[in-house]
Amino acid sequence: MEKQVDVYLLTGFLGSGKTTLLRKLIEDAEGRGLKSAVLMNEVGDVNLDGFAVGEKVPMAELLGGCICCSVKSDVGLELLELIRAHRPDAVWIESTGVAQPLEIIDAVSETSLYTRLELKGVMTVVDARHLLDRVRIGSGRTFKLMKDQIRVSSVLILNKADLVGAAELEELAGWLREWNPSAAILPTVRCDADLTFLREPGPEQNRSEARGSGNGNGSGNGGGHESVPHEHTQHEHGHVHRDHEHIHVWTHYLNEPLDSIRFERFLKELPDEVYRAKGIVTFTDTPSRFLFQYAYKESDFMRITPQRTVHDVLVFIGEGFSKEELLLKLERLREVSA
Ligand SMILES: Nc1nc2c(ncn2[C@@H]2O[C@H](COP(=O)(O)OP(=O)(O)OP(=O)(O)O)[C@@H](O)[C@H]2O)c(=O)[nH]1
Repeated sequence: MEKQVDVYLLTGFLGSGKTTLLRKLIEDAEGRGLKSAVLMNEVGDVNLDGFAVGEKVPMAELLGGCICCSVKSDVGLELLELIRAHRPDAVWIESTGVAQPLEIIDAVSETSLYTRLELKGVMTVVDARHLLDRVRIGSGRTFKLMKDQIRVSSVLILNKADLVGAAELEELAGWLREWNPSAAILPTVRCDADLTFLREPGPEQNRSEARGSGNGNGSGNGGGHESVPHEHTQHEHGHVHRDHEHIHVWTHYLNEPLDSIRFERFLKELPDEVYRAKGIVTFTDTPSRFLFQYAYKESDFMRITPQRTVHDVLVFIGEGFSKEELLLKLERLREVSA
């Protein structure tokens, strides 16, 4: 009989830490002798997260649209092909930071008609500091989208705990419990969670023990390996889509290297309307190329050695930012870099 493939959905707002979590999950699965495959979706038309994951793991990419809308019909197809081509034990689906998980859950359930798979869980990564700011504002489409991603989750990774105080973290855990009383809540830094909740309960372990085992701090109430309740798949697409179409992406290719100090300053001064930026850059002052990440006012750089041809590129994602303004700043940056 065909072996069953366990499918997990990773969701969470832009830059919350999904790829960071994905790397840990793949490593954990590898440690258990399980083969992973990844279905990756990005709103932009370049897959930069692929670099962060590494090139050993089979990966299918859905680019240029949000997984839950424009490319939704491809999700099932890609998933099926990925499974048939690589026979993995687990497939991790990383959705864009603006996806409504219900659509993807729908597509995955549909695929289970064609191959033996089970949607084992929906993991939502929450950026603690970002959510706190949204709670303080108390309204808005991004806040609503974040709450929707939290509500369908079976495991909530309350990430970037290093960027808020202990009392704030406690407050956030309270909000998460209120919006989703049945999910486990795992506060983390760099998604460093105890992943034992992914293991099926062994013969010596009863189900209730396994449910609580992923927590580590006592604030969650388990359920990480449970299937997503079926009623989650009932919804109207038109209604769902409106929630994230306010998010825009701008992809800009670079033809020459930049000055690293000035580029870092450029990132620091990005307008509030840019929630997320990432890309590949070459600098005038060092021979390496870098994958950079910018999420909610913080940036970091990772040295990369691409095995295939990749272009220097910048991707900006946000709400109502001016491309012209960014272009102007980049041109000034180029002039001083040249
Ligand atoms: N300070 C801090 N930064 C973190 C933490 N976790 C992740 N980051 C950083 O946040 C940035 C975004 O992380 P990713 O894992 O790429 O986020 P993502 O959700 O995959 O992003 P998108 O796919 O663009 O939505 C990176 O620069 C990470 O290094 C954390 O716990 N604390």
